[in-house]
Amino acid sequence: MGLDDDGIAGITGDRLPDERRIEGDLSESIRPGGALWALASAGPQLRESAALAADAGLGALAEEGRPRALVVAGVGTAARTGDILATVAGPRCPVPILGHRSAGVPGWVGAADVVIAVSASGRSPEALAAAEAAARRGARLVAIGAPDSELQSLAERARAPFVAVPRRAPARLSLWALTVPVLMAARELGLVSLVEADIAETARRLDEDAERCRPDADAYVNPAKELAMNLAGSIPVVWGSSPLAGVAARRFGDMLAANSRYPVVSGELGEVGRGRVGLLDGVFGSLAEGQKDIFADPEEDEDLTRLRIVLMRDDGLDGDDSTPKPDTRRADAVADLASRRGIRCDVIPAEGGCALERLASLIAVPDFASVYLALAHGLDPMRVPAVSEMKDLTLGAE
Ligand SMILES: O=P(O)(O)OC[C@H]1O[C@@H](O)[C@@H](O)[C@@H](O)[C@@H]1O
Repeated sequence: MGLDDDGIAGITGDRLPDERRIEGDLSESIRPGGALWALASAGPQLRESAALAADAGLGALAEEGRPRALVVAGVGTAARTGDILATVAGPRCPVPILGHRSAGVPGWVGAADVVIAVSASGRSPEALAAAEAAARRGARLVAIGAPDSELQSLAERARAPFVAVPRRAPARLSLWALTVPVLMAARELGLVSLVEADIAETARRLDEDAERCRPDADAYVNPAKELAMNLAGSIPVVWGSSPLAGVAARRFGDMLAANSRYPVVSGELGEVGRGRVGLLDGVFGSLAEGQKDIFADPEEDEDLTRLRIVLMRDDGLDGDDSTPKPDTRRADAVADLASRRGIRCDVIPAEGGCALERLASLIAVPDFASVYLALAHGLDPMRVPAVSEMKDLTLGAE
């Protein structure tokens, strides 16, 4: 498809996935600025951002002590950083951490609270309005985003710390660069314990996963290519077995939608058991798998769209008595339910010695898989015409 009368420009791609497309020449994606290049820079992003945040004067935040509440304001990937902070801080966090995804800040925010406004471009109306509202109400403000942006000017006018995160790729490919300053601001406020070794270990794991997922590693040794081809042609259902794994599951949902353009169901198993698990008995679940009609056309059977489960499994940290161990019974039950119905299931286990590293271990390979799945369909993961058109059509709506 190319340009048509409705102005749908630049939509390329093939309905059928072809593994050869991810075994061949991927130079477009690995050149600087390309999607695979950006994902491979996750570890360096994390280290660079930690250094930038350390120099941004975040210490001033601590002067007025612990806040009443912390609001992380932004949209899209910027908002996911708030979910990451909440899960890394864990259930024992002494103050509420709230993600705010619409313009401004909640009505109750005042001088006792802290607002972190995040925007990769430094110009999302939601983050700008939040920073403005926070300053007006006398809340402590931190802003994180592109250098020389409107967000930076706003932060400077409000005399608030600003962490300038270089913009080298779209927001969704800059998750780690945006997340670390949010975590470090919360650390200054005493809301999260994150030692330097945690940051170093997480960066090292991201480096190692990038190495395993590198473009010239074939599918049989590359877990991201394998996951991409397992999901190809299916409706992915991504479920996380704990709050932490639930954040990773929703992140995979973001990436599969934006990069691979797949519809996806994602969330935490805690709520799944209350109804969503019913999907397994539906048109794309057991009804597709159970079509064993001997008169059926085998080709038609091949064509049926099926669910494919990705179970992100977090068994908790050995030796950590400060947080309750995640209940793994639901993960076992879902795997069992799927196998009884013939629905295939990929399990990704969380690994690592701290919450941040465990989260990274659930995000890195799926991030790469979303790009490989796009490439297998001949889609350009960097250009999402529908998102650009949506922005054009709603310009000035806020
Ligand atoms: O982080 P900023 O630049 O505010 O963008 C926020 C979000 O905007 C949306 O339109 C998309 O482009 C998302 O991928 C992005 O995360």
